[in-house]
Amino acid sequence: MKLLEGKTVVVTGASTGIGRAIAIGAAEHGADVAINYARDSAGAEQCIAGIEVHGRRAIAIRGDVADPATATDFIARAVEAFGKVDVMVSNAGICPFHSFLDMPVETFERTMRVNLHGGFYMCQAAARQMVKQGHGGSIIAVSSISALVGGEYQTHYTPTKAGLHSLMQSAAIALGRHGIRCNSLLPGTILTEINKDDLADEAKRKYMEGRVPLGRLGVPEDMAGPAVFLASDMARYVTGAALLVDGGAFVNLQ
Ligand SMILES: NC(=O)C1=CN([C@@H]2O[C@H](COP(=O)(O)OP(=O)(O)OC[C@H]3O[C@@H](n4cnc5c(N)ncnc54)[C@H](OP(=O)(O)O)[C@@H]3O)[C@@H](O)[C@H]2O)C=CC1
Ligand SMILES: C[C@H](O)[C@@H]1OC(=O)[C@H](O)[C@@H]1O
Repeated sequence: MKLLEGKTVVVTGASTGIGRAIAIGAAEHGADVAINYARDSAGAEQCIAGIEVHGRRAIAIRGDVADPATATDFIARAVEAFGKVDVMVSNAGICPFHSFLDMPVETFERTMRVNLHGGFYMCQAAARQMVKQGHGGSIIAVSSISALVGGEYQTHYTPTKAGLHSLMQSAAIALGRHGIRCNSLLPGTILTEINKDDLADEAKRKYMEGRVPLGRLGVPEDMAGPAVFLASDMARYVTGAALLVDGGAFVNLQ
């Protein structure tokens, strides 16, 4: 069964990793897809090819989500190409691991601007378009298990993920009257570029794997099904919720 037939889905940070897997997963379920990315044009092309393989239309638009103008441009160009926006997946993010006591101001501020400010501008721009269209929609912020638990080298990052979850809770209230649902997706540890260096440390990787009751770290494709579900009418009464997709890591105290 195709869950997103006839819908337009927009995904930020989709040149690789979780965003790319969600964009292709949406196409597999019948959606046309517009993707945003920052630098990796070759990766964006691969994502476009992965969407088109499913017979769906795709466009890639380059832009830094930290700049508010990127969000208005992205939505305008998605509407120009496909006529509407039904689903926003705000996924773009960075996690430059760093110790707390000597965190450079620029590292803290850039992480906040990309992850939290960027998520705010993108969700707001999509919501404005959905309100104008008048037939509801679904907004998904890619938050993290890190919204719920800390990380020694993530003191600048985990607040952005908690902030995105909080943004979805408040936006769910602000937008419910328009039939727009707002939810957050909370991935656990997923093998992507963002943690390649961190998990190159064999001991750390083994430790992280050992925390997962399902016995392995995640892969980007593990996020596609949960995102498609939240995007689809199967989740028509789900708003303000957080869907944790972590192989059970969070509940594994002992
Ligand atoms: N991997 C994990 O374990 C987890 C990841 N997450 C979250 O999932 C999201 C995706 O992460 P993941 O796939 O792992 O990471 P990747 O590093 O693999 O991909 C990040 C994507 O975001 C894009 N991006 C980065 N900065 C910007 C920017 N300023 N403007 C626009 N696009 C940007 C990148 O584009 P480009 O390559 O073109 O620069 C790329 O497409 C992030 O928000 C992350 O915090 C949450 C929990 C766990
Ligand atoms: C980048 C990390 O590996 C990843 O990011 C998250 O949000 C997860 O909690 C992991 O720590």
